[in-house]
Amino acid sequence: MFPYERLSVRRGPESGLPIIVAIHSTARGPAIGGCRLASYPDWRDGLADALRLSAAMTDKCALAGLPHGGGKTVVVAPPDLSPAGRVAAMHDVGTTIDELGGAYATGPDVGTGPSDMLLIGERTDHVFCRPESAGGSGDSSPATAAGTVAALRALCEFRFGSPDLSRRSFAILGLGRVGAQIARLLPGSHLVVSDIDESKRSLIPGAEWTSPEKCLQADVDVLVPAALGGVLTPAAVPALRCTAVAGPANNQLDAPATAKLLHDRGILWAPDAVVSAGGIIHATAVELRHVPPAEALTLVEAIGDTLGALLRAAAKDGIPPAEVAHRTAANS
Ligand SMILES: NC(=O)c1ccc[n+]([C@@H]2O[C@H](COP(=O)([O-])OP(=O)(O)OC[C@H]3O[C@@H](n4cnc5c(N)ncnc54)[C@H](O)[C@@H]3O)[C@@H](O)[C@H]2O)c1
Repeated sequence: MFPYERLSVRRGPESGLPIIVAIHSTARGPAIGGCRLASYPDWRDGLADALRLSAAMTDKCALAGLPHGGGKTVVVAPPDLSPAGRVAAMHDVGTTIDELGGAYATGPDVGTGPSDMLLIGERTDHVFCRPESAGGSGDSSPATAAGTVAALRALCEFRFGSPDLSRRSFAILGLGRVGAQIARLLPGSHLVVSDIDESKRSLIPGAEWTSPEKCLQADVDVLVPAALGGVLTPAAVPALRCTAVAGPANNQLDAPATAKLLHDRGILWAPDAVVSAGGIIHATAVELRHVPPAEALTLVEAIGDTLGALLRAAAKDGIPPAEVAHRTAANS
């Protein structure tokens, strides 16, 4: 069976770029999921990304208890996209989403931010995280970082017997909008950090800078993937030296079976669908249900309770947390 409800792949009429919108499910409610603007070797790689990421969004919404399904937008862009090309691409995204009649709304993802949402909003109302000055809830990354830190507390309490993060060491792979904020929310912890962008080297004073490869293999309590997905592979798992993995990057596993490899090595992996939900929990609460931002932050911090319950259920059954997450998402 074709597992997606709807797939739109078109050459953007204004930008000429491939504009891909995948709706995985609207069974729980309208689909939501960010807009990724990235370069790919081939547009089909962007399509594969949109399909995988939209399915992951369905799990993410279900695990967070949100009345939404999963969707995703991918714009396949050249690395040297001009400012005018970007405006045209965002307008194409807005037009494409508007034609879906409310079945899907987008927000920021890798390569896009609130100013892009403003451009999308010139063509459709189905967009989250426009700047606060334009009536949106603004950048989603602070809430995603706060949710990740709540998850790290729950994970450390479960694994090390204390939620006190200042007693732990972390390797943060990716110092983008989310990764840098996570690092700043971990004062006192021993931090190893990395990014492919060398200009991030001095971003976190006091942290130990290393290469992405060494960061992945750092001898720390917790590895925090905060760059792109697919970092946990059958080749990477044997070289890991961390005790646990929990981070905001979407789709960290190259394939579902890699969760079992981590489990067999005794490395506790917190499913990214739970850890990374802070941004959508916050944006949907503030923009759709008009929850005051401070209250929305309490909802984001409940990610810790969700993850703690999931880790305990997995331990009780002796199975990887990913299996419990998948089962829970499928049954909700
Ligand atoms: N922004 C959000 O609210 C949000 C919400 C949920 C999930 N996520 C996920 O979290 C991750 C980070 O998101 P972001 O908004 O911070 O993106 P971002 O684009 O701001 O940051 C990504 C960072 O990763 C770095 N990077 C890319 N490839 C790398 C590699 N191979 N090794 C090391 N560093 C690398 C980039 O240079 C950049 O600094 C993504 O996977 C995203 O899908 C983000």
